Amino acid sequence: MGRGIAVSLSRAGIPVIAVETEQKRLKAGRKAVNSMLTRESQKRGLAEAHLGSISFTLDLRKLRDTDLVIEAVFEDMALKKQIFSKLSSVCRPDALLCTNTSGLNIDEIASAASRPELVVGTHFFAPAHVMKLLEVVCGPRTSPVAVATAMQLAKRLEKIGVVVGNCSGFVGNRMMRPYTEQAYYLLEEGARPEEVDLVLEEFGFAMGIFRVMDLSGLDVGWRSRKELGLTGPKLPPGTEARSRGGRRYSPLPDILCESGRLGQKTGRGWYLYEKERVATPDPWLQSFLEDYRSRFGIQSRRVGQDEILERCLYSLINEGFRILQEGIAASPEDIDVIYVSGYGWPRHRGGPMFYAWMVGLPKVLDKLEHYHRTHPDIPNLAPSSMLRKLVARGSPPVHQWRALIQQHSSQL
Ligand SMILES: CCCCCCCC(=O)CC(=O)SCCNC(=O)CCNC(=O)[C@H](O)C(C)(C)COP(=O)(O)OP(=O)(O)OC[C@H]1O[C@@H](n2cnc3c(N)ncnc32)[C@H](O)[C@@H]1OP(=O)(O)O
Ligand SMILES: NC(=O)C1=CN([C@@H]2O[C@H](COP(=O)(O)OP(=O)(O)OC[C@H]3O[C@@H](n4cnc5c(N)ncnc54)[C@H](O)[C@@H]3O)[C@@H](O)[C@H]2O)C=CC1
Repeated sequence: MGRGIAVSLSRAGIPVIAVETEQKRLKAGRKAVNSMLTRESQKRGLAEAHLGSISFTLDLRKLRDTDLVIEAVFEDMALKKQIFSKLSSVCRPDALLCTNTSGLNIDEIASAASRPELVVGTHFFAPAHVMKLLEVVCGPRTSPVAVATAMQLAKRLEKIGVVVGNCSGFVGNRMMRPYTEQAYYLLEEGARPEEVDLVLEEFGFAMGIFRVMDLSGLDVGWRSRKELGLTGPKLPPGTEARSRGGRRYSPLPDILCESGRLGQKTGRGWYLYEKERVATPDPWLQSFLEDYRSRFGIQSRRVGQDEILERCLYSLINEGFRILQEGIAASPEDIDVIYVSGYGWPRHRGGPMFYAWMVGLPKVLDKLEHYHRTHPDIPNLAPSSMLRKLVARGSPPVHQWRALIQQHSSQL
């Protein structure tokens, strides 16, 4: 992500100092950034003079005069805290310290800084130089000046800034979690990644969810599941493979990561990438899924297209209602903008919350009730109370939902 962020900044004429830990990574990063910038200037006809200069270094102290830092290291809380503590001693006292975490607690990261009021989440979306969204994540101690500066940065980068509250995954990725989980369960039950993706792409998504995961890198989610103790060394010995705290869990993405399949970056993930970005179905995965199902005694079945679409989308939408209920997003329109500009949601369908209203909230509620009855061990399929409330009030149009939601706030 650091590479795409550096390109976005440079394109806006902002000079950048890119910091890495190892010479080898620094060299690879420099090469990738330079080739992105060359393409960029050819495509947009930008003269090099209009690009902000980018220098590359292994020395964090070079950041001492910068106005703003965007941290994009591995998704690991201890590492992020260590970086924010170092940045506090290196950077000017008025420098804004931003984190590109995809879901960690902004306030905990800020606690490691000497100026928590100047710590703000600037969550970019892959590919970072292409996707238009910037989630600006506001912790309980983030100052209005920090939020306003991050929103101004979004504008300068020609991105769409949306201010969101602080909770695990914020808005976009929090909604993506139940969606990806449904996608894994569909594979367990008999579907193939390309079948799920085809249904989502026919709905209008720029990419199906398995292609998106391969693009982002499966290791990001894996690191965050390890942080949460769902897999890895923190998992208590003897934990059942397909259950966590009485809830259904799919270890499929963990198994892929353990075997080095991290997506596009390693040439294999849910798909095979023989040509850099061309996803082809992988026969290995097909036989792996068959072995997995027989190991756990799962009777494979043909999963219909309607079921694929409803389970993926309605679980995502249901989480959107919870987010509104808790005041993590300021409005349903904010959620819709996040999905259209950050996740390739089909523009003509208006965004997930508007789509739910178009489908009919009573239908969404009925379907969620049905799927929750069929899968009682998946608690996030239980319809949210906000959805129930809206249906009880006759499903008012989206612009009237604001009256029923909590004021925008941080929940951590
Ligand atoms: C459970 C939680 C786990 C969380 C994990 C962490 C994730 C996060 O925190 C948040 C995220 O980032 S989630 C991912 C969000 N991104 C998406 O959903 C992408 C959806 N795809 C798209 O919008 C278009 O297909 C896309 C824009 C990619 C391509 O569109 P087109 O095909 O119309 O455009 P092109 O003209 O061919 O390309 C435009 C630029 O995009 C580059 N590109 C295309 N495919 C790519 C790919 N597969 N991988 C990387 N870059 C890609 C393409 O090179 C071009 O860039 P430039 O050549 O530099 O202009
Ligand atoms: N991959 C994605 O789609 C997205 C990732 N993010 C977030 O961005 C961050 C980075 O993720 P990716 O770019 O996917 O990971 P990555 O593994 O591709 O890159 C992380 C980079 O951080 C560098 N690094 C590690 N420790 C460092 C240190 N102490 N100082 C300087 N550099 C250091 C590594 O050498 C590596 O190049 C994570 O917090 C992730 O959650 C956010 C949005 C989307």
